[in-house]
Amino acid sequence: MRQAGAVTRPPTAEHTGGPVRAPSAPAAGRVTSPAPVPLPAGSGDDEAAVRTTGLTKRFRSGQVAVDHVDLLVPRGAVYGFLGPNGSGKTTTIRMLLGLVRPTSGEVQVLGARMPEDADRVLPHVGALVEGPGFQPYLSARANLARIDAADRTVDPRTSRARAEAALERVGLSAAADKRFRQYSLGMKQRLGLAAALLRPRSLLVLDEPTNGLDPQGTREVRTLIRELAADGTTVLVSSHLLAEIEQVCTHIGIMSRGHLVRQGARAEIADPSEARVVVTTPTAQAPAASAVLSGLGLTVQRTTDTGVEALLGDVPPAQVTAALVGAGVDVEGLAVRTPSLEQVFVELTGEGFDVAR
Ligand SMILES: Nc1ncnc2c1ncn2[C@@H]1O[C@H](COP(=O)(O)OP(=O)(O)OP(=O)(O)O)[C@@H](O)[C@H]1O
Repeated sequence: MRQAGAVTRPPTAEHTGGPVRAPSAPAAGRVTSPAPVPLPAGSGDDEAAVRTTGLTKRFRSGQVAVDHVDLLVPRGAVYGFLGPNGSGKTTTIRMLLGLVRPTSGEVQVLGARMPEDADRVLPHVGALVEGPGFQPYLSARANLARIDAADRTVDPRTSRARAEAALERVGLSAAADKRFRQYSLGMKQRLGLAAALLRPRSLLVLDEPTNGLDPQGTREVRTLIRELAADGTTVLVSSHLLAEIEQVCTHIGIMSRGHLVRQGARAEIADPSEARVVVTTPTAQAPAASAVLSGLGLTVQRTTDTGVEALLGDVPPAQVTAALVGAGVDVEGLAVRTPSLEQVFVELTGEGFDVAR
């Protein structure tokens, strides 16, 4: 795990982009302090926290991992960056952070150019990106202290308070003295998050933050993302597991085979006007329920032994319930389902079990 703006990372042969260095901008001394000083005037884009134009990465192998991607992450958004394994999410994120140099195209983060302005931008960006970054023989607490010490812009006197607050925020206080190498994958993910949260950030970039977490941990990450967004932090969060993050996203971008195949506000991507109502009834009553729904003008899509599914259209769900009850149908359950983003996702990416490439 690696934290932009928090740790040093030597570029590899492929990763010859701007280095991720210790931050150089001044920062607030306590975790609870206001966000870091804004980027200097003239940093441009007021609307987008991240904007890429024609972003492309061709690896030496010849593979085009990212192909002319125009990403737009509005400020204040929780942007779910989705796509199957190998679709190019991590490579894109690495380019945003200056860890991989694009073959072509442009990247703007918080209104500044990357990787050229990395020194100025990265202190405002917290990142959780897979890879080594922690010392295996140090405890979680000591690892955070080490990362914090590498940040020349924060007050060393408040280092401990920052580390403790970050550990608590990710639920690691009780395990803080355990060595990193004894940590489970989920605990490592949490520590990566803690490192990204050592200081206030304008933008958080989280690459598969729920990887390795149990359902409870996944829920906690979602809650954390919601809290951070409520504080005004823009969050870009990638995942190949749609269901894990779709609930927290205000915006969605879907990657498939290196292309950004869909992007926009959550509501635009899965159209709520296609909401369906699913009525559960005792076996013999499904046809009667179906007739009631048709009578209300709903388009029935499916009738099974145990119920009916129909497109809701503009009809309020309460009217559906009342009509069913009025017609003497025993309603065992009634649920409204907006078209799952999953359907859109599968349609666009053709995702099956196999990795596309
Ligand atoms: N350093 C590299 N050299 C060559 N090919 C690479 C390199 N890094 C990634 N790739 C290839 O680029 C493609 C995109 O990989 P990337 O890691 O960006 O996908 P991803 O969407 O993040 O996948 P996952 O969900 O599995 O993390 C893959 O086919 C991968 O094999």
